[in-house]
Amino acid sequence: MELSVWLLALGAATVLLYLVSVKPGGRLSLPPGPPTWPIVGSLFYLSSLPHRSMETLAKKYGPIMFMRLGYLNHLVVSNAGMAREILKVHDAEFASRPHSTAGKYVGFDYKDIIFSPYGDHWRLLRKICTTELLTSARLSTFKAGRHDEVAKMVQSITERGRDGELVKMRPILHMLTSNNICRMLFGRRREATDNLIGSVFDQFFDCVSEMVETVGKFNVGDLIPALKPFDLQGIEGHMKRVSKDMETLLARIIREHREMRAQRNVNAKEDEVKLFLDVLLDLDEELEDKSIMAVMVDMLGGGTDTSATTMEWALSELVHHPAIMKRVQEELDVVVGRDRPVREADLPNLHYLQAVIKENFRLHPAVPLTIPHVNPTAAQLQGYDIPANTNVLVSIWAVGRDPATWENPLEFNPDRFLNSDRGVTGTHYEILPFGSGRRGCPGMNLAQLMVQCGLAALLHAFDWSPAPGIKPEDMSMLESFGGACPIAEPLLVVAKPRVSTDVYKTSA
Ligand code: HEM
Repeated sequence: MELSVWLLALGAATVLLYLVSVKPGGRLSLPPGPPTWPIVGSLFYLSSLPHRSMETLAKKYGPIMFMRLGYLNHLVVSNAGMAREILKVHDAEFASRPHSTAGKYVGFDYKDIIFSPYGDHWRLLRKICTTELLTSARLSTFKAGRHDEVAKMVQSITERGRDGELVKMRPILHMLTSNNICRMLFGRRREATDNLIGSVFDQFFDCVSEMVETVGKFNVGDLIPALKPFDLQGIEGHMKRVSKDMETLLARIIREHREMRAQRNVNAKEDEVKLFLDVLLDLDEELEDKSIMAVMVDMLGGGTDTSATTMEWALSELVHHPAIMKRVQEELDVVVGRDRPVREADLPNLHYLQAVIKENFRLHPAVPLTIPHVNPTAAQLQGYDIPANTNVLVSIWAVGRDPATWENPLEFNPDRFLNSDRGVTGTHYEILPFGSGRRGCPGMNLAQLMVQCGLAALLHAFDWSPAPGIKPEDMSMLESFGGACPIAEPLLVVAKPRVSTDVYKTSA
């Protein structure tokens, strides 16, 4: 049932209790926030785009806002100063994660990184990520694979866009990011058919996408425990089913990989690129299979939709602003020329492209509200009491659009980054697409490589225009919520080649 329908029904039942509306904190000095109703709290104030509703509420109640959603206390922070308080000054106090249906099923009972509470297990996984899996050195061993994937993407667009056919970009971009991550995890492409597990990957990715979609939603069963058994939105049932399917598939992938390793050991080569799965299996004394599975799901779920959505938004903005697109292409012509493909080594020289990507992250963060943080013990913030176990959301969305920081915040204007040292890696709290601090995104370097190189090649290889009959300025730039906050109307475009087809040739 639609969230709004059952909320209305519940509202009718609770209206009688309005007169006894409770003040959530008793004598505590809580930050300001919208009125709280019995049972539902302030859920009525959230639309189908909760990040926008919260931004509007923050304009009224301020950058540190307290709201009860169902029975759970929530703190929403909406400007750079408050984001810094949570993610830097009080980072350790707010570094845990709340219990949630997603943590139970998507995180394989909190065995993953994303949903794991702050503690030894999370520390171990995070260390594996930052010192083994996602280091610059490890990422550079997969560079040739990333170049190959970009070339394959260009070829696929050339084929699909022949004779001016419209190209739907979302599945293509999703294929790029998932192929990249699959190559690093398992050493094979998502699209590969000539391998042991073949078609299993497609089922697997259907599961990943479904999971990402449900994780982004507010699950009423988590907010109002009395309603949990009814699973009114069907989220819990769905997650349970998908998680079971994924476990079966991942168990098979791990088993087959172990068998391959056993054979490979006979004539192992020292210089072989070490896959993420090999790194994880080498640690199997420290990590049980469930944790290995959970980490793989985090990488696929956390890294594919987010990066693909970011590229779809950036390309949409450039089709919407043809003069900006032309400027990026002029830069590419100077730095790369038209006789060879874009390489990752070119990226540091593509200053205007970098500015475009930062501006895109500012306006269209793939994760508009951080994954909820939680404080296991009561805390004090700016003179306010924050009760223990409050879900804390940093509104990455509102921070990036704060008029106190950004001039004309709704305007897409990459120039604002040209002579500025503001970056997106979490040290400048005015723009936080990857969060910051202990729980900041460990995949940020990989995401930047995929997004920057992918977008550079798209603009180098093609001229882009909207579907015939649609003017660039008439394109809808609204988003939808859930998962990675994509553009609501998937990008459908004309791609006209601007380099010879030989330039992005691949080995296979
Ligand atoms: C454009 C792409 C991406 C964006 C915008 C993004 C954004 C984020 C954000 C905002 C968070 C939450 C920060 C918080 O809760 O405070 C996060 C967490 C995380 N991301 Fe990413 N991410 C991206 C790509 C990736 C990639 C490529 C990977 C791995 C391959 C990845 C893995 C993770 C993991 C494991 C966490 C959980 C960290 C923890 O809880 O300790 N992400 N990401």
